[in-house]
Amino acid sequence: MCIPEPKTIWWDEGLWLIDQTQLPLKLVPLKIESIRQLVAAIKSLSVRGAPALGAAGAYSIALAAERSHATNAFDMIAELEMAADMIRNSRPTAINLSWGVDRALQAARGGESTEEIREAALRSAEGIAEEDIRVNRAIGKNGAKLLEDGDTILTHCNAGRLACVGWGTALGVVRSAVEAGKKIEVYACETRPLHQGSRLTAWELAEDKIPVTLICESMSGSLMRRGKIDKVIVGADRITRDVVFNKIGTYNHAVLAKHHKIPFYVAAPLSTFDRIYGEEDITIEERDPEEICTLAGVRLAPLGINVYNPAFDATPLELVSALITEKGVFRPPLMPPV
Ligand SMILES: CSC[C@@H](O)[C@@H](O)C(=O)COP(=O)(O)O
Repeated sequence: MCIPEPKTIWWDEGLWLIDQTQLPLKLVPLKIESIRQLVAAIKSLSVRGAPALGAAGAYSIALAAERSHATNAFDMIAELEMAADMIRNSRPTAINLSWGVDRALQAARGGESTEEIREAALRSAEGIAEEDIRVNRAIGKNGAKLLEDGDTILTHCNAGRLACVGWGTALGVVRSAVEAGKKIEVYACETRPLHQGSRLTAWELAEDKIPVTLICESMSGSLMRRGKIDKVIVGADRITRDVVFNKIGTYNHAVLAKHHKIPFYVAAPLSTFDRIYGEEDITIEERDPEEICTLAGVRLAPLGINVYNPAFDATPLELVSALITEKGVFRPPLMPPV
């Protein structure tokens, strides 16, 4: 089975992305004209998922350079640094966002004229985008060896091609296993409150004709108890020395998987590893209460109710059976080399 590879974010005389807020009803490209618009697109999750945010971060520097009216390299770099700060601060948890920004900014700093800076920033961003697909293919290949023909996988949120430039991390593993001829089925958790599972994962897998069944996340324990799940595979927003940060609800699945002796795998590129900080140093993004209080414009909760709406949770590494990376599979406490 050969699966096509459309991109989530790309440059074509300007920056484009698939507007993920429109899925699954509409697959529409969105042209990004300014850093302010890109910040809004990141905050509203038009572009989301750690590796896609990495590419968005890098392209933000190319965009800022393209839009700059600076007449000398010094002023242009100062403008790029301001854009970089705005982008880095737009979502705090996924490490790839600042990783992409910093890589492109570093490349831009090597330019001696405004033209060289523009070229270097765009070259760096295009390189990161291409590298993302190569890396995800390698993650897929490494992870596919852990899946057996006939396996049923549980996944949470969307760690598919929409969360990356292409192919996907957790869903990349599924895709690679299917490409290798294995029959794999997936349970996709809807992923409250923003439904990346039902809107994106279910859509992606259905597009690829990979059998997918949508569930609410509260159903995973019951399915595990009944022997319906062989493995759990999720992506990650940041992996520190002690925990995996991923979409809120991931920790629940990890605890349940441990209890039911089901392997719990995390698939992520090396760019998602944070070699400096630990759990206590990382800010978990808290989002607008309205995301929980309303659904498609319908009010689901009393006005003024207290709400707790973190976007991510932390899963201790002792609950993780293996980290699947482009450099191989690592069983914690073993970590991939820098
Ligand atoms: C390969 S994507 C890994 C993670 O970024 C993904 O699982 C996730 O939690 C995304 O959250 P989101 O809030 O949609 O950006």
